[in-house]
Amino acid sequence: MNVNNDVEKLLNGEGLEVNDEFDSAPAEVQAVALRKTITYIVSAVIFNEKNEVLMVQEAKENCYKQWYLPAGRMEEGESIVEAMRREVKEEAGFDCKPITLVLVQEQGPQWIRFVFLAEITGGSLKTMAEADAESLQAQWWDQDSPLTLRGRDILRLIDTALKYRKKPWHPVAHPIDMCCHVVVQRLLLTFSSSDGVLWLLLGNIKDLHLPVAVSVKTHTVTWAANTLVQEAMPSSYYDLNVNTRGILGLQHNGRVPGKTDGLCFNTVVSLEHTGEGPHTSQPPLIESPRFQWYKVENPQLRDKIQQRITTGSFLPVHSLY
Ligand SMILES: C[C@@](O)(CCOP(=O)(O)OP(=O)(O)O)CC(=O)O
Ligand SMILES: [Mg+2]
Repeated sequence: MNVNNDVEKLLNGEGLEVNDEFDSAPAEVQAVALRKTITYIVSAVIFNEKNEVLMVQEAKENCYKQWYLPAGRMEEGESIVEAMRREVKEEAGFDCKPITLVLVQEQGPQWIRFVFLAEITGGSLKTMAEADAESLQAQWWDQDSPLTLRGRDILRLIDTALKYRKKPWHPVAHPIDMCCHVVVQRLLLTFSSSDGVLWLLLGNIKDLHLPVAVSVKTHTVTWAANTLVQEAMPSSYYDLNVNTRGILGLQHNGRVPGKTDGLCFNTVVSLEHTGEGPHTSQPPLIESPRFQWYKVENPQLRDKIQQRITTGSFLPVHSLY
């Protein structure tokens, strides 16, 4: 394994195969099964030329006639983009294509929402005459006129998409079609010492690799990085900030229900000492034979990683509680 090549791939939004060996996972890691042990939600923010956002009126009994973004639960065998396009077509009448993912949200390790900024490629606005179980109708909303919303949670999604549309702050991100059977993070876990040296945490099972943190029942995705750091450097853990900066890429296939329903977030996490003093010039002591620090000697690669962290140029991942 060539560390620099793998890091370059992640920085370019490419994927890496997920090893069978996990750096931090219970002995028996179960494959996730869509709609049984994991729920994926897709949602699309679509604007028209007047900056109005596409909304759908719900037909479900528990939110009847309330308005929401086109959204819904992924179905078995779908890719993330196929699910998003299906929900927009069913609920709003339009064909669309993704421009980019703009936000990933998680609520515990068993609910993850993928939010796209998308654009129309065909079809027509669903009218009341076409009302069915998927939705009553769709309309363009100027975000000022009163609308009874199914949930105010979508305001943050619309705001994020609007901000990205005005000033993109991360590269366009599309799901990478690669198989995974569990929900994991491939970590680009960095430590910048006070003398400007950049270190990466590597797993060293079989061969050197960027570590994989598995999200298990009790931990959210973002918490998985904490559990890995706790395992690698327990004595320093409480003197460190484990800062999940965001996603470089998201790997999912979904074609084989029960076997490829998992996903891998390629995530940048930075470690910072909470205190000060001479110890901050060195990375925290590794206390597990499964990990080691890797010094980034290549100045271009070091600067590329540090620049992404400084500018926050990542697809955001938010944990909802
Ligand atoms: C975040 C959601 O509101 C997403 C929308 O889910 P729907 O209830 O619309 O699902 P479908 O029937 O598949 O369209 C649900 C939730 O998990 O809170
Ligand atoms: Mg829906």
